Amino acid sequence: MISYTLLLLVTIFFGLISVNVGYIGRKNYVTSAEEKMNLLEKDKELIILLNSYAVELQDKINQLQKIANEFRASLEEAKGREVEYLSNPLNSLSLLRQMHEDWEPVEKLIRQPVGQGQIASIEKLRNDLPLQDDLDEATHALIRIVHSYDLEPKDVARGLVDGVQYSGNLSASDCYTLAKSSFMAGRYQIATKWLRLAKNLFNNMPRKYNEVIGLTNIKINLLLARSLIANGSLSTAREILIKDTMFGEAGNRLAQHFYENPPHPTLNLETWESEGVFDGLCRSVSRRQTNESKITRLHCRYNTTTSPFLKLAPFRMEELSLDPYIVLYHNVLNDDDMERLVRMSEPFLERTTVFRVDNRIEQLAPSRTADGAWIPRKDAKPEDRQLFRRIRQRVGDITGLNVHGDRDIQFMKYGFGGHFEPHNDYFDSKTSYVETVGDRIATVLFYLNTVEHGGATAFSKINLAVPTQKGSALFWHNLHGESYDYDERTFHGACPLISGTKLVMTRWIHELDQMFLLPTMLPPRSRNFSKIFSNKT
Ligand SMILES: O=C(O)CCC(=O)C(=O)O
Ligand SMILES: [Fe+2]
Repeated sequence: MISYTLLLLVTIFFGLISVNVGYIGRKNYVTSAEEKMNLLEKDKELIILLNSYAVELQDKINQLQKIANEFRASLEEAKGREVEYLSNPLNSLSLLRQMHEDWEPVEKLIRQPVGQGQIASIEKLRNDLPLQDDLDEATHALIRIVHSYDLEPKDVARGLVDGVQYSGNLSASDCYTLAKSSFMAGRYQIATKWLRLAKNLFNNMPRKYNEVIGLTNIKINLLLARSLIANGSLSTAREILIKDTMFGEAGNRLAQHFYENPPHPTLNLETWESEGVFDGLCRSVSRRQTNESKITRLHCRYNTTTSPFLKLAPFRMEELSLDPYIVLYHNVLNDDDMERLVRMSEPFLERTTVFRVDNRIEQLAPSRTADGAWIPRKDAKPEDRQLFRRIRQRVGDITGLNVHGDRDIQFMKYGFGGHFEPHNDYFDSKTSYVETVGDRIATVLFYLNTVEHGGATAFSKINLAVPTQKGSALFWHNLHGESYDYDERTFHGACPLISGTKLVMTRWIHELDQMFLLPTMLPPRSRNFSKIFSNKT
């Protein structure tokens, strides 16, 4: 009992505060450019091995063919005049000798294994290739992009993503994989679209290639029929199955069977309640070149007032919303600062997880897909600490709030499809962390790079989308200024990233640090928490 309570407390504390514990050692092929490069290198290596195996095999084939031709030559000579041929003592000896002596080495040659070295190397390399989880992550990321940006599979398959033409296209197997996951998630309409594409692409591929890879027309037709039926198109599904030579008339019964046994979604890709609004906001500022005109700016001015320092070095600020107050400060960090932050975080990046209220464990969740690291580390170099002191000072200057210690600072890196489902940054729960420092009164989100496509921060309850801008910091209060009640309008999330990576650093500012600055500290301390546990970061 004691140990369970202890374990629970430890889990809750570390669970809520440092969410990015698990999945140590697993590579992240989605966020890490380095891992993707490694993968490309391995792909090259494997192709070289396959080619060298094929050359070795071809050598052996050539050798065997030469021997066969040689043997055949004597037979050709004897053809039609066998008696005469064999009456010649030279030919008789030759035949006897060959039959007695030559077949054994030939058999030996046939049995000799080919390309063992290459096979062993391929096997070794394969141990280090992406696993099903990795593929799932990439598949779900692409499904998320298609869903959030309302894209058509046929466009995506030929590289046209949200108005941008990328090089490259999807294969029949890629489309089939996307269809399978969509089907498992209960998204039958989109699964149908992926399968129709898979079918077309499949028919354009060499048959032999498809046979080896394992994708078959039957597989595609079966899933297509099931998706169509789940989507209400029983007759079309029936037609497809009957047309398939494998089923013929039995297709009727099969379609009926699928109809009577509808699929149950087994994959949770989680979509949020305000999905429509949030996705719409994400779409409105998805591309960098169109961002400038889309974002609503109320005021753009220099902040020279919150602290005496700003009189000397004012920050250009854009007030994006007055109530709740949300402001974007420009050029808060310089290139050196940002490079240092990236450098010190990279080695410690791990997948961000969320703490689940229901089973109280840290787990990967489709609602949050990024890598994260809590910084600064305990053993950070003095010059790194110095940078955090400067940042702390700057945050204090621009926000006018007390910023104590270097705690609750998270570096995050998103890869393609990486997103953070809308949430509020406050915990609204009674945890030992909240007891110690209070709730997160405000948030400062630093953009450490400019994303070309996707990845904006969107506030769905106030219709605001903010594209990333390198060096800028987005600031907002999570609690109402007067009452200190939670401000639900600060509900926000990170739109799925479409290309490249997105780097941010979040600095949360705490209630209890404002103790001597804000006299009305009592209400939040006495509030009834609506949740005992939370699934926040
Ligand atoms: O990455 C973003 O745009 C938002 C991040 C965020 O909401 C958070 O870290 O709490
Ligand atoms: Fe947040």
